[in-house]
Amino acid sequence: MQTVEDFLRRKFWGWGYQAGPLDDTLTDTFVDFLRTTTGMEASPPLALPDRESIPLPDPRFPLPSAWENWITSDKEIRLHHCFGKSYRDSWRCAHGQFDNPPDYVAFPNDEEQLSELMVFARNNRISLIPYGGGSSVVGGIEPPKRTSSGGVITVNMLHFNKVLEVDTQSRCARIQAGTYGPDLEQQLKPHGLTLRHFPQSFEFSTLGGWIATRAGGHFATQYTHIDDFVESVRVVTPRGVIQTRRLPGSGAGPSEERLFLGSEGTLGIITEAWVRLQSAPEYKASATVGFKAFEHGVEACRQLSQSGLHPTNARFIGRGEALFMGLGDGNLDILILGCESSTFPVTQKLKDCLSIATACGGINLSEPAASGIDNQRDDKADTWKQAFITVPYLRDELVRRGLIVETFETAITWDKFEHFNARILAAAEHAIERLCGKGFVTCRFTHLYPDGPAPYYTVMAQGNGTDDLQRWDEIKRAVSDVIINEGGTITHHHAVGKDHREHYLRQASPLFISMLENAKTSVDPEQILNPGVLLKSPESRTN
Ligand SMILES: Cc1cc2nc3c(=O)[nH]c(=O)nc-3n(C[C@H](O)[C@H](O)[C@H](O)COP(=O)(O)OP(=O)(O)OC[C@H]3O[C@@H](n4cnc5c(N)ncnc54)[C@H](O)[C@@H]3O)c2cc1C
Repeated sequence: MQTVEDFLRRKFWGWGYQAGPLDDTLTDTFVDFLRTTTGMEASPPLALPDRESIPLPDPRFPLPSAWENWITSDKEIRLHHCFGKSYRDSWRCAHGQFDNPPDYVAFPNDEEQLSELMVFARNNRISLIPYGGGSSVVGGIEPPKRTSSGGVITVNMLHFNKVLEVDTQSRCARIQAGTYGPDLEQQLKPHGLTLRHFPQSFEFSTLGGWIATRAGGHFATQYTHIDDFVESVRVVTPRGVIQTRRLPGSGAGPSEERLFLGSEGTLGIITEAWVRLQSAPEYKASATVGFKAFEHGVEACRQLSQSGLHPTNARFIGRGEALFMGLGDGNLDILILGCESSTFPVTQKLKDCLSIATACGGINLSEPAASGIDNQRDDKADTWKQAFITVPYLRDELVRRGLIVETFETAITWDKFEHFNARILAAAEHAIERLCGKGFVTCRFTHLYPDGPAPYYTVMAQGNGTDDLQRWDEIKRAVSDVIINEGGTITHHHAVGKDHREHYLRQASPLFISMLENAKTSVDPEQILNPGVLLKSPESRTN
């Protein structure tokens, strides 16, 4: 189970452990590949931030001395809690801009300590930032600006790390919110059960973070969002504890736990949840299909999503991204198909999925055996999986070498997709060309619903090491405006945080936002919880 020592083995300036899976050769190869394919030039890497030479401002207020064994102002720990893991975060780390740390970091051991912290924060107007794994990519755990807050304590939920109860009859478990993905699965394994919620950030994110952000796992159809698995939640708020009832379903008014799904630390600190589990899959099979025309792949995805076959994986990757992921030569859009089951062989199901894909113009690129035998994996699915793990490490290295690398994501109904996608790509390409000269944007689908896909875009562009954040902000604004104006959502699974707040407030109806602000005021009257995330801080609401 993750300890504070494990936590400190991670980089304070980027993704993952200090001893990650990347070596410089891999980065150099990728940089060479980028140069030859796109003309983008990397600079020599910036030196890694040196913890000793980074100045940190002193804490602005004293704490009760009895708390010293669970709250700290230790420099290294505060450095780890300055940023999440977006491009903006990675860039500021690479450039040593650690000027806005929390004053303290708390590691509460139980709900009593959490409640004490809330009383202290209410009495002293201190902001509290709930913190799971810190993998937010939307400014969700970044302290408010020092000028706009009296003081900040980041609340790291690391010690809430246990599976407390397993109800094998109903196939559910009561799990503490600070439990990291691998620890959660390890504790469920002896029961033969799994949550099967695998976001790309699985290794470094927690159940509480997933619930607070409505995270999406990597399975492409059916159970995708953590929402589907949450049976009930327990939340400590500044006004007391809310425990929702365990029910398989209920029609009794608006759902209580739904209000906390996606609340992003603004309504309370989730301490535990009952979640629905599944049996581990016994049967697996995967295959890869190539498309000469992007729109044929889109049509295959639409038909698959409405077929009732529910492939576990149906990852459609545009040819540009496929090329960079090592999947082919850039002439085909790639669809990776996978079927899994704990009870039934899936060979026939995969064949049926393949029939749909090939009838839409797809070319089956798998060895014949891969589409015919249970538990046979297609090697392209493995290439994809490996890239999925390595890419976040690579991103930090590319940022240190002066390149702009970031993703954005959304969802839209099938009827609008073609126009929507074209408008997004045009806006991104135009902004990249105007601001950076060289660069590109690629598209893939992360999730398929019967009524529409969740497209995910990756931008890589030439940086100059000086005003890259402003240039990225302009690119991001251009695409976000299109997303909102064309009827999409500002986020399908990355959450709102501070970065998407402006567009979220344009997406949601004003009356709903007013209801949400009132809900916040009733549980958090002094507005101590994560100010500026999701909703505007009270002082700026009239602007
Ligand atoms: C490389 C990478 C890959 C990613 N892949 C995915 C992906 O596949 N799918 C996906 O959905 N997201 C993904 N993300 C985004 C991120 O991992 C998710 O938003 C994740 O759910 C955050 O979990 P966390 O535990 O790290 O939370 P944090 O980053 O610590 O916090 C996120 C938000 O939740 C709040 N919060 C955290 N814990 C609690 C709690 N116990 N109670 C109340 N509020 C809380 C925080 O205040 C903050 O607002 C990815 C991020 C990175 C860097």
